[in-house]
Amino acid sequence: MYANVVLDVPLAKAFDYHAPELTHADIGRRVLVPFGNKLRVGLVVGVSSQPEYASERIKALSAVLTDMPPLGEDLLQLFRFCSNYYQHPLGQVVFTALPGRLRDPKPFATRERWRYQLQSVQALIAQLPARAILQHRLASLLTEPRSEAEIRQISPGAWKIVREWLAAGWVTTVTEAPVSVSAEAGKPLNAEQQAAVAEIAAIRGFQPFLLFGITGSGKTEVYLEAIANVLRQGRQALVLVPEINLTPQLQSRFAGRFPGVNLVNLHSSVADAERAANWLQAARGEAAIVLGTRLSVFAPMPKLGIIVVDEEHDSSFKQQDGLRYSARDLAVWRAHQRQVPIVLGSATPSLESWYNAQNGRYRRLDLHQRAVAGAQPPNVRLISTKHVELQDGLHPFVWSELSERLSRREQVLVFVNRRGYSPVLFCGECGWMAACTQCTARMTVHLSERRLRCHYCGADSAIPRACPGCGNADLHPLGHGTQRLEAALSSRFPHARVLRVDRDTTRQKGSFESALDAVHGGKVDILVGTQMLAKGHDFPRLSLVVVVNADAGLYSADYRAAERLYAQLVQVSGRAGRAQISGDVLVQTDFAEHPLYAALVAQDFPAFADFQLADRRVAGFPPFRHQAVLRAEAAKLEIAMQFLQEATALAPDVSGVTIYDPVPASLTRLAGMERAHILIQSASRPALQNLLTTWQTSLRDIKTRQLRWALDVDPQEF
Ligand SMILES: Nc1ncnc2c1ncn2[C@@H]1O[C@H](COP(=O)(O)OP(=O)(O)OP(=O)(O)O)[C@@H](O)[C@H]1O
Ligand SMILES: [Zn+2]
Repeated sequence: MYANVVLDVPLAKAFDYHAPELTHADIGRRVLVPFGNKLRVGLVVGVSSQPEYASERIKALSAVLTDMPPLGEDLLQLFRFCSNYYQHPLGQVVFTALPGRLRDPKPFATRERWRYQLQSVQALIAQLPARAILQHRLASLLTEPRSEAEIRQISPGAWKIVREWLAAGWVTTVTEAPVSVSAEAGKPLNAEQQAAVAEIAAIRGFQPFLLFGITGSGKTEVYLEAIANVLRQGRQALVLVPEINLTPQLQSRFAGRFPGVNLVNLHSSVADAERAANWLQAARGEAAIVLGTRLSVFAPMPKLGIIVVDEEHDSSFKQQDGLRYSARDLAVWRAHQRQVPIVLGSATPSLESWYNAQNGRYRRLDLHQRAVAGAQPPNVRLISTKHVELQDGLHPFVWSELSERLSRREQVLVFVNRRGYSPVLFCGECGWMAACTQCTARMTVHLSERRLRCHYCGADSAIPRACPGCGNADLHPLGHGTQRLEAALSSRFPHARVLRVDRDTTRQKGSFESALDAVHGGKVDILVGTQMLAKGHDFPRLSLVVVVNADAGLYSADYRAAERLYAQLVQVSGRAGRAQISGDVLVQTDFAEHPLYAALVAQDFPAFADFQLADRRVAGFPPFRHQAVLRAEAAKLEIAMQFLQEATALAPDVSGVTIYDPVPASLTRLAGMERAHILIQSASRPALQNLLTTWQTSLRDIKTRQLRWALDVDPQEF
């Protein structure tokens, strides 16, 4: 027999190894194989009696790893789909999906979570001598599934007896941990929530739902109830959340709703060994709920019953390097494959999902009201900054509102849109600005540490004493970052407790959590922060949100910028007035007449989505067209551009697909590399896929030195 094995190498093909003992039951197993001059971990994707190439050159397989059950056919199908769709070698898909620890040749030792139970109680008891007291005690214990630990508790010799019974076939192993879900633990749902839960529960088979609910409308409670229904049937639930949202708050809500249910986390900050152990629990069907970020879409779940994607519009579901997959889109594919319902939740759905709901592919479930009794949606007002002299970046009216809230002992949040709004060092004499030498980006001023930092590549240098251009010693930061606002707020309100939350203040592990605790504990009056604060948090005493410089997103070259800006503003507005205190949001802007702001003030996402979709239809952008981008980066822009020219010449001619000219990326230099790309667009997904598949093979043949390229299907950024 020959094993067809994929490896973590950038080659599209699989490799044959001689493996006389292997059977079809070994498909999906990890194996050790010689490759080059070392042993590597591979995955068996096929077993056959005929190798693809002449058999004398074929090496023998070194070992079969049996430390985990073979991956199921459904998962292998998912990998194949992912490899074809995202134009990425199958081996690299597999080894992106597996937890890091399982890519290691060392076998993975897990504390077994098997449970043991008697096959037939009567038959055994009939054979046991009456004086075998320990055996009798064990027999009655094992009428229910028991863990090794429970067995060992009985007596030191108990485990040995169970092992003998196991060998004799008296005892069997049971993998499932029993699941119990109490019926009453949840909150009483309001009518809209109940209707949503009922619609989801009525589905047998595949159905995508778009749960469209304003912030604070109780979407999470709907997920929890829908999941409870699935757990009661003994099935598993997969919950995907954006990177930033996997907060202790959310975890404890799940744990609180399902005490005694085995809930495991899968995301990159879980330590390697623990992640692999959690993954195996999912694979064995022991983990009832898998909660994780985008990677968990690949978790093996034999008893999958439902998938939930929270904040489905969030851009962190798309991986931006290596295997550039969208976990949300794969989740929908997987729900279809496994014939289970999927719930995509958001207050500001992606335009793709909104469009799918309009054309009937998804079913929309709406939550219009805030869930907490008496809580009202925030009142959003625009503060025009045109022809107004700002004081430390804030409008005089904003200053007076702030001081009023503080005198009422309410919390306020000053939200700074970081994108395009970091303070840069500027010389008023000659116009010099501190720029990163590695990127086409300005350095950001970090006053308290007296450093300049590039937010793209992390380059870091001291603030110069004088302007390198003209020698002027009077250099000023331009723009208002979080640090400058923090300083201005502290000096205006010396008695207020100001807390800044951004990437700098939360670098240390646990510091973000302790900041959140301080806010909840009422130890903070003024919060100053970036998008880290925008999502998912409940700040009950917060009554005012001030948004500073949101305008950058209005006129961006990126057609998705408006969608992102709107989502972010809704999220941050949603932090105000979640409980009994009513909430106000003040948005400072130079463009008070812009339709995006009109929709925001009216809290009318459907209106926003409709005009955006109309624009996209006219302009021929997604979801009306499908896109892919061929990206190239090299030390010199000419090298990248030249590769793209060559690539264009090799592109097959597929009707209905447009290939645009190579262009430098908007952020051309990043971390010392210069980047350019080609946009490929089509109204037909199959035509686009066809072209990419053929094109990719010829791209691999182009001789490239010191150049990296990648295809990005359904790109989110340009
Ligand atoms: N039926 C209900 N009765 C009372 N309180 C509820 C109910 N449903 C949810 N809540 C409470 O309302 C608040 C908001 O609910 P939840 O966090 O589920 O909303 P959400 O829509 O997920 O919010 P967001 O998207 O803004 O994070 C929470 O404090 C939650 O405990
Ligand atoms: Zn840089």
